[in-house]
Amino acid sequence: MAGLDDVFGELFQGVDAAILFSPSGSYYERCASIEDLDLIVIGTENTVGAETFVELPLAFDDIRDRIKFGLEGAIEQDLIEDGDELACATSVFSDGIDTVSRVRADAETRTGIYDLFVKSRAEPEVVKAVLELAVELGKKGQKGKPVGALFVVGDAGKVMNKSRPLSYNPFEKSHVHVGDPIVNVMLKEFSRLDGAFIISDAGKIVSAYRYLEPSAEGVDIPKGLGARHMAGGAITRDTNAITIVLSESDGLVRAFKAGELILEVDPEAY
Ligand SMILES: Nc1ncnc2c1ncn2[C@@H]1O[C@H](COP(=O)(O)OP(=O)(O)OP(=O)(O)O)[C@@H](O)[C@H]1O
Ligand SMILES: [Mn+2]
Repeated sequence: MAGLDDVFGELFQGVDAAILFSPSGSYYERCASIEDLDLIVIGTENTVGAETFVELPLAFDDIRDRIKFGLEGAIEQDLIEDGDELACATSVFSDGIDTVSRVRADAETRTGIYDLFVKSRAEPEVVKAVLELAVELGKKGQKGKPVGALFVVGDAGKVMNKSRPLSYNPFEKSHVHVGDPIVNVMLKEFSRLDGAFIISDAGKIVSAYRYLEPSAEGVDIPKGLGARHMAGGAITRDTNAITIVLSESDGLVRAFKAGELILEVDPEAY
């Protein structure tokens, strides 16, 4: 007579690798002791000291995003390849791992999120800090009201050349960096103001209040998005910057690189 093991067991029969999303230490140890198993850990931090690890920029509440972006990172790092069958173990309803999904790696549905972090001019930590800031700002708004914001990250010299000041730059003579708690408070305060924030590769706030003037010719951003997103998308084609845009009207955070929309997340999900 067949048991549930036989039926659910098919989920991980003949897989090329097992992928654990943010496992606990003991869970990881148990899997690591299985012979001949290719094991990959994916998460925002390698808390279990896994040998093979892929870093996620965000925890991704949506399980499909989590797996999709995680597998994309694993493909980029040559840990898995197109067509590999994978048992992805993750938590959905609890803190511990409670779900296994069988997924086939698909190199074609590449979103470019790995390029955003790893292959940008700006340091990955800087991109991550700005993304977190935008998500936080989107969640809380400014004194309870929704706010929009546009952060241009990296290649600041060129970005400055393709923009002009809307008002005096409050960061003119300062040497402050993103990720600094006090700076995050300042950036949130200034997000009420018009224009864009310009941030250097290393995370220095170069300017606030910048009006971007990229050439928008041929830039293809989703219909319905306005001037902030158009300028935010276009400047990434004219320069090697990436942009992170918080929409005041739909509340989503989007990232652009090389003129393309790469990432769209709902801050409420984090
Ligand atoms: N070229 C630009 N450079 C910098 N900031 C801009 C630019 N164009 C618009 N903005 C900023 O974006 C704000 C919102 O503009 P708009 O509503 O057209 O954009 P949007 O893409 O619809 O964004 P949202 O979804 O937040 O409404 C403006 O008030 C301005 O502060
Ligand atoms: Mn608008």
